[in-house]
Amino acid sequence: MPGGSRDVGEFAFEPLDDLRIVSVSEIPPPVQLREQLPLDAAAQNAVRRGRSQIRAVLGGFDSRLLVVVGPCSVHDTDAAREYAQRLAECARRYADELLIAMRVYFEKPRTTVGWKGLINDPDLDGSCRIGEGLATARALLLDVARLGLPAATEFLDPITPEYIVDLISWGAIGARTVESQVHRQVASALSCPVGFKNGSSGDIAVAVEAVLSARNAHQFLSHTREGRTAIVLTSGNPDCHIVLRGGKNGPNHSADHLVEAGRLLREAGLPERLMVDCSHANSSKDHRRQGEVCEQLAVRIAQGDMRMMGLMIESHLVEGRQELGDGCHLRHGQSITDACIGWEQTERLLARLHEAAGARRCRLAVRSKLPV
Ligand SMILES: O=C[C@H](O)[C@H](O)COP(=O)(O)O
Ligand SMILES: C=C(OP(=O)(O)O)C(=O)O
Repeated sequence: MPGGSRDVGEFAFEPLDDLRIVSVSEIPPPVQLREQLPLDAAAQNAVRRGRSQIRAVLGGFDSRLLVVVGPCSVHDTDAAREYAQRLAECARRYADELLIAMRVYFEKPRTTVGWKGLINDPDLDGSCRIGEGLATARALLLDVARLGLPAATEFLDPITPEYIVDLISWGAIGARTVESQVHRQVASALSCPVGFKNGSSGDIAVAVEAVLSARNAHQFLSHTREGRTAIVLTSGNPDCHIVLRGGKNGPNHSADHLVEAGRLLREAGLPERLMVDCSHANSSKDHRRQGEVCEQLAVRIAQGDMRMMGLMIESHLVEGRQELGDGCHLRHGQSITDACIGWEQTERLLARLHEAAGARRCRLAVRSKLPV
């Protein structure tokens, strides 16, 4: 045969689908998990309060600074609960100037391959018991909400939100998926505010385009809460913004970058309000640099920069990162994905941001002759 292709007779009995599917295992639909782990009144109030306060910060009606802070990923729920308790105390202490939300990240987008997060592989051993992972994630989110702490997470798999979104106050669409229509559609359906990271190349325009897309109504294929395939019609999500996280050409947290991002937002008819991620390419993936980035941003916030409505910091109980290995000998409270700053430095940075946000509020009050 020309081109070396096989004669039809040779593969007449070859199946036409499932050629690469090894197994398919059903898991309970979202409605079942929601019934097993329902929100009590305290958790409901925390999520409602978290979302409405974040919306107010985003809209500029609340002059506080939103700080999304916490582990790169959750792999040990005991350590995450301990972190949440400590952070809830800081959230109360600094509530006059900071609105603190905890990074409770269960889904990790990988550059190539690697552990994909607690929902995908809760036993950290490649067994990928995703049903267990969803239940473990929901149980942790309930405890975080009961502490009165707003939870922030990245939405990666389009099926995951129905299992947990009622417990999320702020969602992220990451640098690797910001250009994906599927993710923009999901964001248009989410009931919480959503931050779109700039692309991993550093392209800010794609994040602005994502905000424009997610603000619109969409119709797309998804699943019902009962697990059936359906067409979903959304009304669009007005509570979206961009997040500057740096890119292949380096950081993008400088004053010039913020001016450029502001220009792109203005030209798109969007409010000039954005979040800056102190980690990822803005710290050149070196957790020790997050402190310097945060300090530079704090200075500009204290000088009255109103573009920055929020900051993101990757932090855990223990500084640095560790290899997952066989998952049996892990140090308590240390990241197994990106390196994080430790708890003591986190407290120092929160105190510094509290001071900076307070200085900004005073400047604004003086400018508009309001009582300080
Ligand atoms: O935030 C976490 C990581 O930066 C992201 O998941 C990519 O990780 P990787 O480049 O190690 O795969
Ligand atoms: C993966 C993350 O970020 P980014 O999409 O910016 O790489 C993250 O915040 O965990």
